[in-house]
Amino acid sequence: MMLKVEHLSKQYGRGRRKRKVLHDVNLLVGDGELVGIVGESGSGKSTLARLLMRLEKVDEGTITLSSTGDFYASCQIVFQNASAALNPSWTVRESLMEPLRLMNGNREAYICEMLDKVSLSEKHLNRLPSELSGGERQRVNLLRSILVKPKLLICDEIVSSLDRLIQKEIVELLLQLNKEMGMAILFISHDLKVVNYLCDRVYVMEAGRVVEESVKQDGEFVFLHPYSQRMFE
Ligand SMILES: Nc1ncnc2c1ncn2[C@@H]1O[C@H](COP(=O)(O)OP(=O)(O)OP(=O)(O)O)[C@@H](O)[C@H]1O
Repeated sequence: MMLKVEHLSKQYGRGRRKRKVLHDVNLLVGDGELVGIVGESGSGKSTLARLLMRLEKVDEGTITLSSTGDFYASCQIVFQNASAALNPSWTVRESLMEPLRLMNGNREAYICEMLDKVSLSEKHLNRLPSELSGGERQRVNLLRSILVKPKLLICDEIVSSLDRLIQKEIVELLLQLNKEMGMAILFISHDLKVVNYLCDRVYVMEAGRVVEESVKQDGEFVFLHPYSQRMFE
């Protein structure tokens, strides 16, 4: 098992401005598993992602990552906003070299080999983020996260702002990485089509709660909860 979330709760604000945005969330991601989290805007998906990456403090409950070694090497997160994630004054080369600073051997050759996996090429290496298209930026951002071959990749709305063709490319890449490296993926999205295609198991969130979990059977998710049924209709 890669990731175990138990009884997770989170609130923002104090006193009368207090708002509970996650209520007793429980979830699991197994080794090499493709798991989706879907929910409408405001259901708490991004808050959950931030807690998983320890960017914010947990109020109640626990998050367990079972892995040996460095936490950040075994788990990577990719956020939607690739422009914000990349340093605007660094070239693509510099952005990609940075996570590899501890690597021995020929980093440049490794990067060139991996560029191909996200349909980018060496000609992109000397560019700044501002000289890339949105899709290219997102792919550089994704590549940065997978260079260290994480055991678990958490994706927060990473394809939602991209056109269908690039979405497809990225989803195919994720499936390939899952197959080749056994990388588990927690894919957070409001795009049910993509989740349906990519994931084997899905959690449905409504207003800070996981209201249903479904396992794909014969290529389809079956839902019992009216909220999920409405969402996946
Ligand atoms: N820092 C914060 N302070 C106060 N409230 C917040 C904060 N961050 C998020 N919220 C609130 O928590 C709730 C959940 O937000 P969150 O961003 O996690 O939802 P989401 O499911 O990711 O939505 P979206 O798909 O629109 O990004 C929302 O009602 C939001 O207004």
